[in-house]
Amino acid sequence: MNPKIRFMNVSKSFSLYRKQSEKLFDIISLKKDRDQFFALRNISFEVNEGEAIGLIGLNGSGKSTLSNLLAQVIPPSSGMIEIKGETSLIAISVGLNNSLTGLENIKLKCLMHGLNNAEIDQIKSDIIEFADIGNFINQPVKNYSSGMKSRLGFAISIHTNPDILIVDEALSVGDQTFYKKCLDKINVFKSQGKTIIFVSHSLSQIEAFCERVMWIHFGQIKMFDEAKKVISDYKKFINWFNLLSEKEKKNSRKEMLDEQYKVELIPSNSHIQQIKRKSKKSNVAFGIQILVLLFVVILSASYMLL
Ligand SMILES: Nc1ncnc2c1ncn2[C@@H]1O[C@H](COP(=O)(O)OP(=O)(O)OP(=O)(O)O)[C@@H](O)[C@H]1O
Repeated sequence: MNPKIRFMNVSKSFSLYRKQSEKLFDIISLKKDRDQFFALRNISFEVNEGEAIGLIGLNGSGKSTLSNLLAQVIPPSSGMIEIKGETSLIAISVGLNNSLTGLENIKLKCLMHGLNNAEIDQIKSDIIEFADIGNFINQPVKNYSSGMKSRLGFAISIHTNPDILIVDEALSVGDQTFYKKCLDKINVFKSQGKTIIFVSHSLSQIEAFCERVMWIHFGQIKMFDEAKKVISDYKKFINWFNLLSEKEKKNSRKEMLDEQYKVELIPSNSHIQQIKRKSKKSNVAFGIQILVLLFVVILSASYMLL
C-alpha cells in the first residue's frame, strides 16, 4: 500500500531557556550546547490513505508536538517526514488570528490554503453556517469563547478540503450538538478516502471512529495497533498508574522525563517532503496572498492602536 504519511526516525527536541536573553544569545552566537529536551525521539511510522488514526497518551507525552510536525507548523530536529497532500490542523489555540474578525479569519485562512477570491466567495456562507456563531462572525476572535474558536476553526478547515485532517483536542470544547455535527462531517471525510489524525483524551471518541491508535509515552511510540487493543492496554496502564502512591507516581514521571533529556548521537539532518495534490499557487498568486496578508495585519494593528 502507498503510505500517505511516513515518519522515519523523526525526533523533535527543544532547547530549554531559563531567560529570554539566553534564547537571544543562542540566536546571535549560533551556540548549540544548551540543554535539549526530546519531546519526540526517533519515531517511525506510516499511515495509509483513508485511515483514521487516534493519538493517545498522558499529558506532555508528545501528541501535540506530533500533530504540529504533521501540519508542518514546526520542523523536525532530525529524521525524515513524507506527506502526500494538503494538511489542515484544527486545534483550539492554533490558526486563528485573535485581532481579526471571524470573517477576516475565514478569508485569511482560505487564502493561505491557496484558494482564490471566487473560491472563497463560494464556500464563505457554508463556513459561516457550519460555525453557527451568529453575529460574532463580525467580532474579533479575541472576544470568542474557546467553543466558538473551535467552531470557526473546524468550519474553515473542513471546507478548505484538505487531504489530511488533523484534529487536536478541538472537539473537546464544543457542545454536544456541535460535536455530533463535526463527527458527521469527519465521517463524510473518511468515506471520501481522506486521512484523519485525531488527538484526544476521550477514549470513547477515539474508539468511535479510529481504526488504529498510536499510544505515545514520554516521546516514544509505546504501541501502534488496532484501536481496541491499544485502548485496552492503555486503560490497564492508567489503572496501574492510578494505584501507585503519589510518591511512586512522581518518581515514575521523573524517571521518564530524565530519559527525555538524554542526548544520544543522532544524525543532524532533517527533511520534510510534502507532495501536494495540485499546486494552485502560482508565484504571482502567492505574492498577492502575501500582500493581502500584510495589508490585513497592518489594518488590524492600526485598528487596535486607534
Ligand atoms: N516549545 C517548546 N519548548 C520546550 N518544550 C516544549 C515545547 N513544546 C512542547 N514542549 C514539551 O514537549 C513535551 C510534549 O508536549 P506536547 O504538547 O506535545 O504534549 P501532549 O501530549 O500534547 O500533552 P497534553 O495532553 O497535555 O496536551 C512536553 O513536556 C512539553 O513541555
